[in-house]
Amino acid sequence: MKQQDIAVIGLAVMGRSLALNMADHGFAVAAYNRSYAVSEQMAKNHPHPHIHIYKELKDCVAALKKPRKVMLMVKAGKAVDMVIEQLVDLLEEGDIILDGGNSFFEDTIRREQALRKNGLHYFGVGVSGGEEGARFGPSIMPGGNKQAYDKIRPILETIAAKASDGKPCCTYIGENGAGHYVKMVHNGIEYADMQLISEAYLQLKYIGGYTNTEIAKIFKEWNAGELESFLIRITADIFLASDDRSSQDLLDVIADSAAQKGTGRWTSIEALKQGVDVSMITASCNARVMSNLLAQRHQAQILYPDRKPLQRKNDAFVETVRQALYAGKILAYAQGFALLAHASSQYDWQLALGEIAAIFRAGCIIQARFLNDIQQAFTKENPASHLLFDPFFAKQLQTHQQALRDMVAMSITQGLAIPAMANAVSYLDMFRSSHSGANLIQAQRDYFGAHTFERCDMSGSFHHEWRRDHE
Ligand SMILES: NC(=O)C1=CN([C@@H]2O[C@H](COP(=O)(O)OP(=O)(O)OC[C@H]3O[C@@H](n4cnc5c(N)ncnc54)[C@H](OP(=O)(O)O)[C@@H]3O)[C@@H](O)[C@H]2O)C=CC1
Ligand SMILES: O=C(CO)[C@H](O)[C@H](O)COP(=O)(O)O
Repeated sequence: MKQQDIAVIGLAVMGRSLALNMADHGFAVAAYNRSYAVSEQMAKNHPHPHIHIYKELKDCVAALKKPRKVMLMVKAGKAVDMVIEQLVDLLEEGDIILDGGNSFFEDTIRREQALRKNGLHYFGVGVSGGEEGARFGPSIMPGGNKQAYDKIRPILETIAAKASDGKPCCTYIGENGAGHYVKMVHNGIEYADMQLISEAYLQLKYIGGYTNTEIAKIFKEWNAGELESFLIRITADIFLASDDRSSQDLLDVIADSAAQKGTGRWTSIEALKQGVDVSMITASCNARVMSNLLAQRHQAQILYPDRKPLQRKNDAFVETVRQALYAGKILAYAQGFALLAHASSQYDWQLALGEIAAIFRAGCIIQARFLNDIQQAFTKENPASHLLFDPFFAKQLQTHQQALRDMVAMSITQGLAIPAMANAVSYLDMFRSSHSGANLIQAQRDYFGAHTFERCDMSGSFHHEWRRDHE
């Protein structure tokens, strides 16, 4: 039998879709899933002449061309270690394992180091785009050994989404955990973007008094302008879906409580460790946590009732929400890219921020028209140190920030929960303000703990006997 180009291990929604994507592009794919029933289901529902399914992992690996390429699409965490353990005995020096799941980047660093000792190359490959992206072209973020990358590059670039300029949404990110790090931050931005959109929905519904059908039309119009993105497009569709089990709009019968698998939380924890402010991402994680307290929220609503919707139904109001959302979105992506910039030097990855923005332009969940502008901002000869210093984005925020402030003020007065937008304003004000109040914090620390303080007018550390003045 013809030798296979690559193996895909794990045939749930992502693995199955990626295998079919590879096969559609002419690659011979060896496919394996721990539970054989899942493989059989795939063979029945998605037969493909370029996909060969194996019942045993050893037979799947033995069918591969050398150097063997094995892509894992299994549940992140322990499952990845368990599959690697089985693979190690089946592979030989120079073979390559790619982990396409949402693995934690520190696990990827550990696995890469361990497998290097066996002469195996290990790539942490961020894959974004959900089922549709994996099937027809995801955004791909590979991290691992640079020399070995050339061996997997043809497959990854071929199956990746293509941006409007025809470039594949796949680029070598950096050594060891760099690819999974970038995917983690991508997901952090995804959390903030989704939270901002749901806050704009609340504003249109509970301040504007718009119906789902009207909001769908508004989102469709927004998607024709500077807000154009995958998330705005699918959200417009969501407002129009009707429930199969009742006569209601589907959105209105979906529980007001959202789960999370952990990548947003990892981004937030990592940013705290790095000393980078990603408050909008953290706020979005917390929003999901609070959303889960349904019983408590219902109880609290009796004590602190909702206010009556304001019925501010007019075009000017909708435009204010649109501008607020756009300003919030700029700030969320700016926070994510600031974390990447910091991590780049911290982990010695030399992350090319412009290239990363370029591969986010299509295929992934956070794809958006303005990623073209982010790409340009970071690929200039002298790029700004932070997105908010780039002249294009500075101008955008100068013109849109008032709308963000107005919507935050209006929502707070109305009692609407808008944590992402509120943190967006605070971030902007901390970023731009010459008065952060930290002089007082220095004084307090020195007062209670003799932590010393720095002065504006001379260098060095100083201490004051604060109690002396009050004895
Ligand atoms: N779903 C999505 O939209 C996206 C998912 N991802 C990531 O891609 C990866 C795959 O995701 P998805 O397709 O949703 O599937 P899941 O994350 O639900 O994982 C299911 C797969 O993992 C396998 N698996 C679980 N435990 C083991 C084990 N101990 N040994 C061997 N195989 C095991 C399952 O095999 P079995 O059938 O035998 O249980 C199945 O093939 C995950 O890391 C996910 O986070 C990335 C981007 C988007
Ligand atoms: O990686 C993804 C998209 O890029 C996944 O859809 C991600 O798992 C979604 O995260 P969560 O379940 O925490 O909302």
